This record gives sequence, structure tokens and C-alpha cells, in this order.
Amino acid sequence: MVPDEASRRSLVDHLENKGFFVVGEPLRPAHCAVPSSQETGHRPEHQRLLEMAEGRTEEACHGLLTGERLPHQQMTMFRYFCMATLTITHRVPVETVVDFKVTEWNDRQVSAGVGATIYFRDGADRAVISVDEERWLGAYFTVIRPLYLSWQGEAADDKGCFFLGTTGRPVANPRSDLCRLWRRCRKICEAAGPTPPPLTAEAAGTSSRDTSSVSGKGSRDDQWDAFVSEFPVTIGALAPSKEDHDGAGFGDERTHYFKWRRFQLEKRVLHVADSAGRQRPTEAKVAAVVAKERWKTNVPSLPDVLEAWVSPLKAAIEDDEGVLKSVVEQRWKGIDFKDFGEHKGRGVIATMPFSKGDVICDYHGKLISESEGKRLMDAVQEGEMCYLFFVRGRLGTKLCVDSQNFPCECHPGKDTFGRRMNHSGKAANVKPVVFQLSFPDGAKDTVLFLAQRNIAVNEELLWDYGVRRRSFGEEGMDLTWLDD
Ligand SMILES: C[S@@+](CC[C@H](N)C(=O)[O-])C[C@H]1O[C@@H](n2cnc3c(N)ncnc32)[C@H](O)[C@@H]1O
Repeated sequence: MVPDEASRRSLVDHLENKGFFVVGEPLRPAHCAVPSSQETGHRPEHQRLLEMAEGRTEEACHGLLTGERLPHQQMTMFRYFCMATLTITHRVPVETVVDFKVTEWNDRQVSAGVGATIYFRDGADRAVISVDEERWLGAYFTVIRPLYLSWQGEAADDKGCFFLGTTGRPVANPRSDLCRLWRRCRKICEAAGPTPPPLTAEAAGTSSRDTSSVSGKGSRDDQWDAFVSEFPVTIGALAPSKEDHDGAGFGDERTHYFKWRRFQLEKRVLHVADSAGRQRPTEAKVAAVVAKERWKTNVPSLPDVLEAWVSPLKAAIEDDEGVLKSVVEQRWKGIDFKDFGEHKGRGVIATMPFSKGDVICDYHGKLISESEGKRLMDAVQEGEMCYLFFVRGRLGTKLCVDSQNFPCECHPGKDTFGRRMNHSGKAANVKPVVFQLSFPDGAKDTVLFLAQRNIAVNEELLWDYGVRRRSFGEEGMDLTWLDD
């Protein structure tokens, strides 16, 4: 219970400083195109704040439209400002802004010299925006949004939304974005006027559907998106300091910091590996790149770089569309199954000659985590055949290819070759190598078997499973075949 207005404000201020986003003010219908002059509450103050930030927005807009490269943070703020223009100036419900589609933007009605009318949700909401506002939204749409799309991760889907985060996915937590905008505006405007009032649901454009108090931080993914939006992970950037965290409203959460550093290290590793080109990276090469980039901390190690380096042979295979097609369709030329009897079971033989280095087939299965793989392994009964392949992905992640669960979802009713290949420690003629193949739904680690030497027709294809009796002996299984 908060007894009076002053105490209420002080409590709200306190909560905001702790990273909370306070909602619960009485709300009005949100579809008015122009704000009323009889506004009550704090909204006019935020409108005023927005107007004070206009100068900077204009400057940024000019920069964007004349090809200037703006810092990431400025672009993020510009996007926040565009969203606030709709939610604050035009009272568009925040959900509608999140759901604002590119087609709705393209279908806006433009009145020359006046501005434009945007219709949202089949005309259920609308906003009559001014010429300037149309220019700002246009600058975001033509410069910033395409940039975010170009940074889009493999699995990201923009869902046709107008407002995207830096990851190329639709904005997920606009209330936190607006909180950050106000914090930034407050700092900018400190010299120019009195401190604006605390942010209320109304000021943030929260619709009447949402009147509960929520944290301004959103889900973990949203928080992370917001964090990298504020502190983009680049190879050259310094990790955000504790003060940076606090200043940007992320409190003293350190998990993001460590994740940020991990992501940066991955980027740096790839950068060094790319710099090596066709030459196998050496300790000296890694040191040279590190010195050139002036990296003092979060420095890649040679083993990491070697892991990520793509040899010319690998590059050729990864670019080979025939290999990709064979993996997708599970059609491999020159090999077939053969039954070797009860003891050994089925295996794979060559039906055409192969040369050293040729791709034979893949180890097909579902990519799962190492721990999931171990759980499946524990469930394998004594004497039962095991079809789990533990492997390190291209970036060092420990993975497991599961072909224990058979047939696979993508090729029901089809036996796949990789899982039928038998073991030989002494006479292996093929070896598994991890590649990154570009599937239609993104790049994936894929295990391919390469011929280790020339292979003749009818030879059985064998690879070294990499397990030794000692590690399996205690389980009392009959593993004499491992001595082959
Ligand atoms: C990945 S599966 C290979 C295909 C299997 N032979 C089949 O019929 O499905 C692995 C299992 O094959 C058997 N295996 C593999 N190599 C063998 C060998 N050299 N001698 C005997 N059995 C072998 C073992 O039972 C092992 O658990």
C-alpha cells in the first residue's frame, strides 16, 4: 500500500532503478491517431522527452540516409525512438507495434506534404504520421532493418515484422526497449530540463490487456538480445564493464558478460582461422593476428583455431553440392549393404573403386547433445548394437549423432549406410571427419566418411570406432571384435 502520490512516485523510481518496469495506470483506447491535449498522468512528459530527443534523431536520420555508418548503439536507439513515436505520440498499442508488418508499412497511404496513414491489424488500429515521422521510420526500414537482416542467425525468422532486433528476429520485449530509451533520454536531457517522471504503463504504450507489474528484463533470450543490441559482439570490442551493465539497465548480471566473451572468442577464432587462408595455422600465425588486432584478453589459442580452420580439401567438400544432395537424399553411389552373419551383423562394402580422400557417405542421424547421447548409451542393453557417434562439432562443441533411434524422421523406411559400417582398429580404410554443410535450413555439423586409402570393389568399409577394450571391459560385453 502506498499512501500518497509522492511516496508512490518514489517507490516507482526505486523499482525502476532496480530494473523493474512499472505498469498499472488507467489506460485509454489506443487507436487515436493524434494525442489529445487533455492528457492526464505522465504521458505528456514522455512526449516532451521524445520531442527533446528529436534533434538527435534528425541528425541520426540524416546520417542514415546519406550513407554514414552509425555506431550500433545509436542505431538501436533510433529503432527505439521509432517505436516510441508510434506508442507514445500515436498511442498505438505496444502489441500492435511488435506485430507491425512490413506489408502494412508498404501499404501506408501517403499524402504528399502531410505525412502518411498506417493501418495496423486490417485497419483495427491506425496512425496518421507526419512527414518527419515517415522519414524516420523510412530511414529505419531502408537502412537499419536490412542490416539486422544481414546479421540474422541461421534459424532466425523475421516473420515479416517491421521492427527487428539486431539478431534479425522480431522485437520481443518492447517495454524493456522503451525503458532503456527513457533512461538514455534522461541522461541526454539532464541539462535541458527537470527529470522526467517514472515510466508508467501508459507512457510505454502498454495496452489494457496487460496491467500486471512485470520486470523490464523479459525472458532470458530477450534479455540476451537486448544485451547484444546494446553491446554488439564484435572481434574488436571491449567486453562491457560492470559500469556499462549498470548504466544500460542490466544491473550486475554477470552471466551475459561471460556469454558475451564466449561469443567474442568464437568470432575471434574464426577470424584468425580465416586469416590463415589455405595455410594450416601455426602458433606464429595466431600470435601475429593477435598482435595486429591488439587483443590483450579473450585471445584464441592455436588448438581452437586449428579446430575452426577449414583446409582446402574441407572447403572443396563443403562447397560440393553433390555431397549435400547425397546427404539430404541419403543416396550414395558405389556402396551397398552386406550381411556378415550373426556375430558381426550387417556392414557396408564398396561396389566401385574409391580413391584416397573420396567422400564415401555420411554418418546419418539426429544431432543431439553429448549428455543426451550418454543417456541413450546408458539405455543400450548388453549385447545390443550401438549406433551413437560422439563427436566434436566444428567449434569444439561436444555432440552426438543419434542413429540409435531408427529409422530417422527424415528418411522413414530407409536404412542408412553410416550406421552399418563396422569397426576395425588395424585395417580401417575410411575415417570420419566433421564438416559444416549448408542445408536449406542452415549450416550443420555433418560427419562424412572419407577414403583413407584407395579402396577396391568388394572391400568392406571399416573405420576405427576409437574405443579400446579397457574402457569397455568392465561391462563384461563380448568385444573381441575390437581387436580386429
Ligand atoms: C554401428 S553398428 C555397425 C553395424 C552393425 N554390424 C549392424 O548390423 O547394424 C556397431 C555394432 O556392430 C558390431 N560390430 C562392429 N564392428 C564389428 C566387428 N569388427 N566385429 C564384430 N562386430 C562388430 C558391434 O556389435 C557393434 O556394437
